[in-house]
Amino acid sequence: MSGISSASRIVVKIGSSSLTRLDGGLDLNRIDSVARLVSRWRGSEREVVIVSSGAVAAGLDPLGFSSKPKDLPSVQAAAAMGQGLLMARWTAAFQAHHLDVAQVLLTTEDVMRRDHYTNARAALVRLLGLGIVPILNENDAVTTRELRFGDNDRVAALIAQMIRADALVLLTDVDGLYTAPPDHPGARLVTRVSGADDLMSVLVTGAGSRVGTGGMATKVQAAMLATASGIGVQLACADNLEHVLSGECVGTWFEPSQERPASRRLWIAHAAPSRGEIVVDEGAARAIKERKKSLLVAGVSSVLGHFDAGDVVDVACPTGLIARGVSGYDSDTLAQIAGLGTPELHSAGYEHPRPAIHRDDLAVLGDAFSAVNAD
Ligand SMILES: Nc1ncnc2c1ncn2[C@@H]1O[C@H](COP(=O)(O)OP(=O)(O)O)[C@@H](O)[C@H]1O
Ligand SMILES: N[C@@H](CCC(=O)OP(=O)(O)O)C(=O)O
Repeated sequence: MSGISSASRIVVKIGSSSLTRLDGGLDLNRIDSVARLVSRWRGSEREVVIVSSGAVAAGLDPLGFSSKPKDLPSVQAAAAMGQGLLMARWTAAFQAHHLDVAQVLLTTEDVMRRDHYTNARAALVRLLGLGIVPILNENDAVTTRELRFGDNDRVAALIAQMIRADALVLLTDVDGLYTAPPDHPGARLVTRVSGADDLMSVLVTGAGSRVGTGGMATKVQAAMLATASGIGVQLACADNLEHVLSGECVGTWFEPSQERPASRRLWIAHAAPSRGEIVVDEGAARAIKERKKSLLVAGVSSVLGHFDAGDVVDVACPTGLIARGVSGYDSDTLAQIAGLGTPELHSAGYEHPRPAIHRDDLAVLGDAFSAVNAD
């Protein structure tokens, strides 16, 4: 059995490739069948958030585009057109099972800024409490090239973290993760991923289907992001949703880590944008990693970039990135006092010197983080 059978709150993400027909239009039967199966699984006790791609794909035909346009304004126009059609169908499909849905369109700001993050979480949790099925997508019609998620796999993982879901289901057009793109001779299905090591010999490509966005690469990154937060991920073909929701191990199961870090640490590690870098010496790196201590100013070797006190920054040692945290000082000040011990800080006029990063504001990054953030 997979972790889905014991879950009470799940996020189900369904990709464009599974929501559109070969001729380009929305696959209405697919939406109906997902709504039917999800409603049945949900019953009266469980909670589901759906992350639905497909807005751009749904808008192509009505706008007379024969394929996904390359320029952003046309993509935005297709998304604006398609999102309404998509929601109309999800609404009707769930209504057939006496469930109401609500549309939530996100921008990166809603996840990157802490106040927006807690605000979005409050809205989602309230919707779930009201017995509604939130249907999420990126707000593609208004996002800029620089400030867009670009892929809903990552959105789904961040949302699963945000609402502390028990499991994440990623539905796509192939059976799961293969050792190489499925059209490669000899590619085999990987049924279980227990950690980053299991991905060493797996070849994924970013190129997806005709309408899909990130290919398998974004799904694997999203799965690693979720599992690092203690959320198990079932990656499966949308055709197999019934089996997935029955708890059968179809597709690829990404095992969750045993830890479930606090929500604030998850936000620091995965959602917040990094504004700069604090380079620390090896003693400080050990104190942070092994003894879970605060980063003291004495352990700071140098400072890169320009940031304010309260910004999230990377923490690196000579061997690489080790943590992320909220800086207690702005970059100019920290660069001036870097390396000073407490007595020297007192002499420099800091009566009660703060740590460079307090341990409550530090997220130590594991191997999964590197897999998640690899390009
Ligand atoms: N190692 C791999 N295993 C499985 N699929 C892969 C792999 N590498 C690349 N792919 C491709 O990723 C595609 C799924 O990604 P995508 O088209 O973006 O789907 P979606 O629209 O569901 O998000 C598959 O159709 C497959 O061709
Ligand atoms: N937000 C976009 C989909 C982005 C995306 O991640 O697509 P996909 O790879 O099909 O899940 C849309 O609704 O068209």
